[in-house]
Amino acid sequence: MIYTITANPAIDYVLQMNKMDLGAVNRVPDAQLLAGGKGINVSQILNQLKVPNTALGFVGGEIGKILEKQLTAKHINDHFTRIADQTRINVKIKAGEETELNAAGPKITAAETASFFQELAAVTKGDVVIISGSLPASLAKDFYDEIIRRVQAAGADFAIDTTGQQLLDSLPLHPLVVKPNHHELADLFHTTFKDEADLIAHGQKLLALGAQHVLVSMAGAGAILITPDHVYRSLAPKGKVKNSVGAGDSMLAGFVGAFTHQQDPVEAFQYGLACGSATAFSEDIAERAAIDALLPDIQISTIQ
Ligand SMILES: Nc1ncnc2c1ncn2[C@@H]1O[C@H](COP(=O)(O)OP(=O)(O)O)[C@@H](O)[C@H]1O
Ligand SMILES: O=P(O)(O)OC[C@H]1O[C@](O)(COP(=O)(O)O)[C@@H](O)[C@@H]1O
Repeated sequence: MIYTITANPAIDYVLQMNKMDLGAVNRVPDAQLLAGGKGINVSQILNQLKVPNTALGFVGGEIGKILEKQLTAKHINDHFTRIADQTRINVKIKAGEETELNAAGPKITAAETASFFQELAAVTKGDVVIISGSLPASLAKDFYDEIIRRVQAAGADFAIDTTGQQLLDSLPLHPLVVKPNHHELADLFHTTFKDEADLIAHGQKLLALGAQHVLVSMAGAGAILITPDHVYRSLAPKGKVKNSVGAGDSMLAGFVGAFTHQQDPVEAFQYGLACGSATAFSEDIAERAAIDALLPDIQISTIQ
């Protein structure tokens, strides 16, 4: 079983417009409310790949009810902890380029946190727990550390998609995979990359610090996979980008979903790329047919 954790899910309010003028009234021809939150996106792709999974996290209030309805409609096996405060709304403005406004999230009480840990107690040996996204400001800074401690005590593996110090702190605990995008990787080391070799050298530092696999995504330029034995590269397949929100989550889901099936990092990389790009080419998180259509187009080369 794979468990996804979305401590701070959202309703994504996606506004499509030709251009936006700051400080003026803008009319928005196309607006949608979508279930958001990185772990939820991961669960959506795992469902498409028919990989059994359970989604954990916190949900509450009227916005939470909208989210719950969407989770039901998407057949997500949801064991979210219900909370008194309101799930957040994140605003995604697509006006040529994409601007994202991600809110801080709800207040979560000690009793609600304890209920979450009761749900997490279902994790057993051989499971993989995927931890994704930001923490609501009210949760303890070491919330993810506590999850990892419990998951490892149960004999399960974990993957983590977070940034900054939280990501660095998780590395000595040997995550199955970490998936920074190239900007996040550069920010981790307070640098900008001179070239691809420089990027790979920094990705390899995450491996040296403890990650089992490092997946560095580069949006339309594809991705690099670093394993203890090799470095692999693939361009992204070509297509018309409709919505790149959730592309990174989809890539992580494809990688972990395929890896738990065959333990083959190259095949997992291929699925990761197909899922990431299929989501970029879809209005919402990708469906199976779009993923399958891209799989034969993924060309992976061994570069080290
Ligand atoms: N414009 C795009 N064209 C094709 N594939 C894309 C595009 N944007 C994202 N992808 C796919 O999704 C993966 C993850 O995207 P990326 O934007 O790097 O992640 P994140 O959402 O975490 O920033 C990429 O490696 C690629 O496979
Ligand atoms: O938890 P965070 O970092 O605030 O991110 C939440 C946002 O991430 C998303 O899951 C999208 O993630 P990516 O585009 O980075 O893959 C949105 O659906 C959601 O609004």
